[in-house]
Amino acid sequence: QTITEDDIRQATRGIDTQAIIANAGETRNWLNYGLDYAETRHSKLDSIDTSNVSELGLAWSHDMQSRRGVEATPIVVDGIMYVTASWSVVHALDAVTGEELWVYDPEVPREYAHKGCCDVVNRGVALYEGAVFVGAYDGMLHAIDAATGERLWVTDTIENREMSYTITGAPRVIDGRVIIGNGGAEFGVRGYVSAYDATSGEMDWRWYVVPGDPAKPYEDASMEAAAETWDPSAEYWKAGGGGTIWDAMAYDPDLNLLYVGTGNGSPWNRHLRSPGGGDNLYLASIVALDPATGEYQWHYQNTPGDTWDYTSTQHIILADLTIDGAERKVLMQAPKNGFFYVIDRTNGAFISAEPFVEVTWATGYDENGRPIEAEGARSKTEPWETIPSAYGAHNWHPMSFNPETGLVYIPAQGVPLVQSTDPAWELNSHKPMSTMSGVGWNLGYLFNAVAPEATPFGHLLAWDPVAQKEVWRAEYVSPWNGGTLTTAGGLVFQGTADGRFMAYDAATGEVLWQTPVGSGVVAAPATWEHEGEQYVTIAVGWGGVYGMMQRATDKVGPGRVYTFKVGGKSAPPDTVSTERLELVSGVPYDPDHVGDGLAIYVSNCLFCHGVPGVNNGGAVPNLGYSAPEVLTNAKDIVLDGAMVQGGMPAFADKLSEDDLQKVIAFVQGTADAIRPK
Ligand SMILES: O=C(O)c1cc(C(=O)O)c2c(n1)C(=O)C(=O)c1cc(C(=O)O)[nH]c1-2
Ligand SMILES: [Ca+2]
Repeated sequence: QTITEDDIRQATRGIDTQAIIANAGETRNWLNYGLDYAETRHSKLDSIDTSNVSELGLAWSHDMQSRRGVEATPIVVDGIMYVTASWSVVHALDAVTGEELWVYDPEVPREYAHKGCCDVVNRGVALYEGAVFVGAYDGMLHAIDAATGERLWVTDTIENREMSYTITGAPRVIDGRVIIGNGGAEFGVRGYVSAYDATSGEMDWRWYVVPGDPAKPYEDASMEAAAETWDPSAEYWKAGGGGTIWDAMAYDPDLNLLYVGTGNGSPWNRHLRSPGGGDNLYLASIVALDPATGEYQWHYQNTPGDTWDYTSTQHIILADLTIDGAERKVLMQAPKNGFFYVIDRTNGAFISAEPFVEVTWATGYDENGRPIEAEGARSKTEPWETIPSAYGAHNWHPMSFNPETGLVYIPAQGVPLVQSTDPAWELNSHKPMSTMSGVGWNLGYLFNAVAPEATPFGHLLAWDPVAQKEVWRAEYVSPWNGGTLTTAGGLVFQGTADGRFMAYDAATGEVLWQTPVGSGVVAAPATWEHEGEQYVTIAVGWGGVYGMMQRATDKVGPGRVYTFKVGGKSAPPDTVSTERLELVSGVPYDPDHVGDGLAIYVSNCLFCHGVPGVNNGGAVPNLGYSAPEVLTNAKDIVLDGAMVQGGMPAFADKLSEDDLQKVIAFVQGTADAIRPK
């Protein structure tokens, strides 16, 4: 039986703030990115539980025709599902059968790919009063009729198109306002979060994260206060200062506070951004705003004066915990920097912070909530292996909190990296030989100067936020595993980098069920109920910043949505191709060009394609495994843009044919050097 437009109108028209709050009581639907406004990702559904989860089977799967990373959590209401693929394409599906109801493509120009740091991803939509909202990768915010898939309005969230702003995060809607931030702090932007009227698309308010040019009036008192914490001598406003709000938000309706997580500075390196030091407010912070006006209420800065890309944009969960005998309204976060934070969400007061992975940049936090930094963590002259690295001890992959076990389920990881100050850094220099210049990155750091000592890891961590300690863990073969979901059935669900979908006993970590899903998973699952039956859905599609260049399985399938139920088919169809890893050989090159080629490669290619023949390729091919023809015909692709549709920009304005020959020499030379004799 097909769902009609009238059915959809019926189901979606009444979804407003009160309905989202009411749904939190029973969680039959999945109405908000993190399920409820508290972003717990804890479902109260319990018909799938520890006793029958082993009987889960496939209800349906749906191919989204997507080849890059899929990071979306689906929104589900009364058996209707809205999910996004790469390039911010929205799919409306019959949630019970997987049948496609409509597709909405915001038509992001494919050459926009290199304006973002971390793959052409999107984390999902918001649903409100019959409309679906998607923030597209090119910074356009679209409102779509939930019933027909037709555009209602579109608005540009980007105030300065000279800078590389994007959107990757899911909007939230509170009392008729669609709230969305932006990405782009690797390139140099000024971060902000904006609210738009859900009906008209008009902007209601905008709050900036960092101060602008001090020669101009401050937008509000929070900017005036923040400016005191920056050294203006390096003219930080020219690179924008950073602090993008590219993912986490949460909302407490009782306190009427919107919580946002803010990102790293532009450039990353504080020696270059604010040479005299300073906390550089409100980078790497949790900030509480009035959701009606955008007015600043308070902040807690996890990483004062961030220099390591220790964003605090990671998932924020609101919960009520008993701490030292007292009931506390807290918010919890496990940001990139490796500490797990419990903060009083009424006023931002620090409660506790303890490391949930090995950490070397700080030895702990003092009672005022300031980190005690380790000696050398900000070295200006020496290469420094920061642990965690810029990939984060936990990145955007959502965690979840189960009030019954009292545990937070964190996709924890380590991706080793050594960084050192770039002595030649100039703002957006766009010179072929300067670091990150070809793609306009503004980090102020060099990488790979020294091999890291740490080893990569990924595990699912069950963390007690009151005792601030690990309770159990599940080890994985690789970093970059999916987000988590926990349920009243005593379960934790998670997809893995090596292409499995897992169910664990939430109390003990025992594996109760698993199934292959044909591709590495980075997104988080959702669960929902329709006509008395509970379903679990996961969107797969390998990618994101780590997944662009490295993969943990040879199975790299298309972006696909899988839905499971008790008594479904035994296993998903394994329709996935297996790629071979064969080093490129036989392409002629001048060995004297390898050194120059390395510099050009690092500036222009490395952050998507990885190290040839060392990384193994992910959502973006590793050039070390190219077919020889790809290198010999590289001019079409690299300079003339033959593969723009896949997200490979044309570099004709940045690289000459001579530069390209050097890059080819580096790729073939590296493959020859590492080939086993
Ligand atoms: O500073 C920023 O503006 C910004 C934006 C984004 C993004 O929008 O995806 C990421 C990051 N930073 C980042 O540091 C990061 O590790 C990251 C990973 C991912 C991803 O989707 O896999 N995005 C981002
Ligand atoms: Ca960043």
